[in-house]
Amino acid sequence: MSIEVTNLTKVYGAQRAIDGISFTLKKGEIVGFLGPNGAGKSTTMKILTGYLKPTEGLAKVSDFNVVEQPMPARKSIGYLPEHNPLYLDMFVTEFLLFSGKLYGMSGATLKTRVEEVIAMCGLEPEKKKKIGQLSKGYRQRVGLAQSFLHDPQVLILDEPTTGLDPNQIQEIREVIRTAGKDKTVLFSTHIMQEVEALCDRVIIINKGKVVSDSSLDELRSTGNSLEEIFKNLTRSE
Ligand SMILES: Nc1ncnc2c1ncn2[C@@H]1O[C@H](COP(=O)(O)OP(=O)(O)OP(=O)(O)O)[C@@H](O)[C@H]1O
Repeated sequence: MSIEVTNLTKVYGAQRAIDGISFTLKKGEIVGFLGPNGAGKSTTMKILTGYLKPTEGLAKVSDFNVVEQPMPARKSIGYLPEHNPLYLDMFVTEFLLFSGKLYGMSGATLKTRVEEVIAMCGLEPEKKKKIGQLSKGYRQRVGLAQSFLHDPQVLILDEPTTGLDPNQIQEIREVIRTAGKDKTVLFSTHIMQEVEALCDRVIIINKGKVVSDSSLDELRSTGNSLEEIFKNLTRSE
């Protein structure tokens, strides 16, 4: 399994941000992770990427336990956090070269890879600018390029298209589709069309619990739209 989550729980003070969730992603699957604000999507992703420790339960990425084997687990992950921190004073190419070095890459291999991810993410026209001068969509492309740098097997993308205009959304989706071809991708979003455009499967969480885990085909066969299904499963009484 590329991602394996078993009875995962995270408690902040008195609040159970996630409450015994379980799911798996097979190699090569693209899965949408849906849930209303505060459902626990980012918390789950932060545990998978090693930024948070779970209170209980098990999380594995590429068969590595993220708590006990954090380094090999992290090496196999490309992560785009929700509020992606970027160095605004750095030039695009400079930033990617710097990030590659943090992954232990160097020399000609690093330079070639940086050019590859720049091309993959459509950053060629902007690569000589400072990140602070870029539009939101291009900044997001820099974040994606950074997450692809070490050619990870698993991509974990937290709301990659939030705050972008419709054209940029379309373009970022294309980047994810192309980059995700031979990878396992878990991404969170609030945009249902995104799920329909990109995913094989959808996991919906609400108040820290998995309330649905089905293929898009299974959901379509209910005769309801994804919006209706989402609303019914996450309505707060
Ligand atoms: N550091 C923290 N301390 C206390 N509570 C937190 C912390 N981080 C998250 N929470 C709470 O945990 C719950 C889950 O938050 P999380 O950010 O995982 O949700 P989300 O599904 O990603 O939401 P959104 O769609 O708004 O990004 C929320 O109620 C949130 O307030």
